[in-house]
Amino acid sequence: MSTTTPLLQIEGLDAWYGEAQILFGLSLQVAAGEAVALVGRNGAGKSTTMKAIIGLVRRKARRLTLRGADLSALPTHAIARLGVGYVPEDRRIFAELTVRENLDLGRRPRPPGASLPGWSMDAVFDLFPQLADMRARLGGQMSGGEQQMLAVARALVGNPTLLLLDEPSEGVAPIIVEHMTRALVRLKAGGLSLLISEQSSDLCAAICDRAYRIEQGELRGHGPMATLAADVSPGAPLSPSTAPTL
Ligand SMILES: Nc1ncnc2c1ncn2[C@@H]1O[C@H](COP(=O)(O)OP(=O)(O)OP(=O)(O)O)[C@@H](O)[C@H]1O
Repeated sequence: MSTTTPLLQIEGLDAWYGEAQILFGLSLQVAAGEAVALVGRNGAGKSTTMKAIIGLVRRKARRLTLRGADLSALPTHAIARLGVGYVPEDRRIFAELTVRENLDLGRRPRPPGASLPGWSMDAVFDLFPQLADMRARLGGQMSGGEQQMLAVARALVGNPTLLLLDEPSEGVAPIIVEHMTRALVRLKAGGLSLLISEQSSDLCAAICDRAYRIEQGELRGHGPMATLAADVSPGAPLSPSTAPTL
């Protein structure tokens, strides 16, 4: 890969649930080490974009590549093996398993050619000390915010190069949002690339360099996070600096 090739490159992405088309020609990029936000109101298509990247919905794109490798024909597990981690909106924590067992299920070898160091259990517990104190607790006995930290930790032990986070602060207590924000700042500083979907831009404003705004399955703007955060109200007109240029 040339040093100028973005880590994740998407051009002309369409996606469907059954016969219903949800995404229309979306184009976006995430560079290595960059944190990028997907903003937009409820139902805009943010979750579907993440599912399309990881191969959980039917999709078609002119280009859908990770480090130049085509993802479009690969199944989800192969995309994960190439280094894409995914934390879904509903977290999918196993209620009957302990924190430690949930983490064990997420373990995956480092992807081929990975430049980031691998994650040990100690490293994730250092990042989320709250989880270290509850490693024997059942997933079903955790609060929504604790489950969210566990979901991020479980994605990390899969050793991703790019982490997709779907609404990480939704339904989470403010104190946990603070922990999560600090953890994500550390992850970014460590070189992990992040694509974060959020309806509200508070968490993203603290972490993300750039943002894309989606409305009704279409890209309606992109630019520096500060610009989009100020312009994120639904239906707000786009300034020329935030108009799509991809
Ligand atoms: N499994 C599904 N089957 C059919 N339509 C779906 C399904 N999931 C989502 N949709 C529809 O796709 C559109 C985009 O939804 P999506 O979940 O991607 O939006 P979002 O921007 O992530 O919003 P939210 O914050 O509500 O998750 C919405 O119209 C939604 O109703």
